[in-house]
Amino acid sequence: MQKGVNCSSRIAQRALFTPLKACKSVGGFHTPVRETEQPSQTPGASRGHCRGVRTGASLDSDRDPVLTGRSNVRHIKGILPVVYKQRVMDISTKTASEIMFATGNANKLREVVAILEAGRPLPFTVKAANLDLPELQGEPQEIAKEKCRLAAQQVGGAVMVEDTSLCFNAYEGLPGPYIKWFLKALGHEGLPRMLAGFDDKSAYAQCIFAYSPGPGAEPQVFVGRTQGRIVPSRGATAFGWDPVFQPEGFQETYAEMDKTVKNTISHRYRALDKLRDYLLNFSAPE
Ligand SMILES: O=c1[nH]c(=O)c2ncn([C@@H]3O[C@H](COP(=O)(O)OP(=O)(O)OP(=O)(O)O)[C@@H](O)[C@H]3O)c2[nH]1
Ligand SMILES: [Mg+2]
Repeated sequence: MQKGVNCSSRIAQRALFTPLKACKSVGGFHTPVRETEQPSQTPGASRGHCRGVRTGASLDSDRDPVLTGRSNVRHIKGILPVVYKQRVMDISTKTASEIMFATGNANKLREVVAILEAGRPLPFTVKAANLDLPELQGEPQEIAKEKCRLAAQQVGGAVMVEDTSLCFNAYEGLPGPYIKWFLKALGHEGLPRMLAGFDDKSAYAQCIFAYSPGPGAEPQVFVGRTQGRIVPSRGATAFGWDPVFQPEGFQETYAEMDKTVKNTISHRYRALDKLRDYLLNFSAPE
């Protein structure tokens, strides 16, 4: 078994119960609030756990001001010849041949668009739904599944979501799915400093896509991993922890390499390619 995947380990529990308590103290599950919107009513939210308190879109440099507007759905180009910056659509426009990609992260969306564009076309239209999905706590696959169930309820149809982890082997897989909060607290300088006392700087980036054909259906998960190591920050700081992750076999960090290269070796590419296979097989004529 891969080292460090199990986030229910004692280390993980010690590190993670603080945010859970913090959430309980504000009334259980915390649904994030966008600057431009009222607090969202996340179906099933009370069943969930919180892995942190996201207080607004302005905290997240991955958030695109366009994506945080009033409407929350738009086409992704590539699957259909529709450009990313094209018109914003209402969620009620979806049809049976559409899949919503639910995320609040504009950088993820850009990569998903690029990866889907570069590969075999899907017999579905994929649209982006800018949902403010809760930051859940638990095993990465369970987080992705529950995120997907919640998204399917909100969208009322076929949906895909993804959840990304950055796992330090010296920490038995942590920060894992909690990397968002570690990055916010420690920044690009602080993440490599976490490993200062360790010889083992190895890490892996993990992306888990979850797909559901609709509310009530059990989501399917697709895991993609890229091995690498944590290095002092190098390259553009536009996307998350890209500057501190150097994939195995490369001299550059994710942030330094060309996007077209990252999108052929990344954790996101590997997971999305599996989902693409699944969708193609699933929908292929007999
Ligand atoms: O350098 C990076 N390269 C990547 O390829 C990448 N993918 C995700 N991330 C960051 O890791 C956390 C995951 O948390 P996460 O999966 O919950 O995402 P999110 O909350 O931003 O969006 P979403 O949950 O609405 O989809 C967030 O801080 C993301 O910005 C990345 N950083
Ligand atoms: Mg998230």
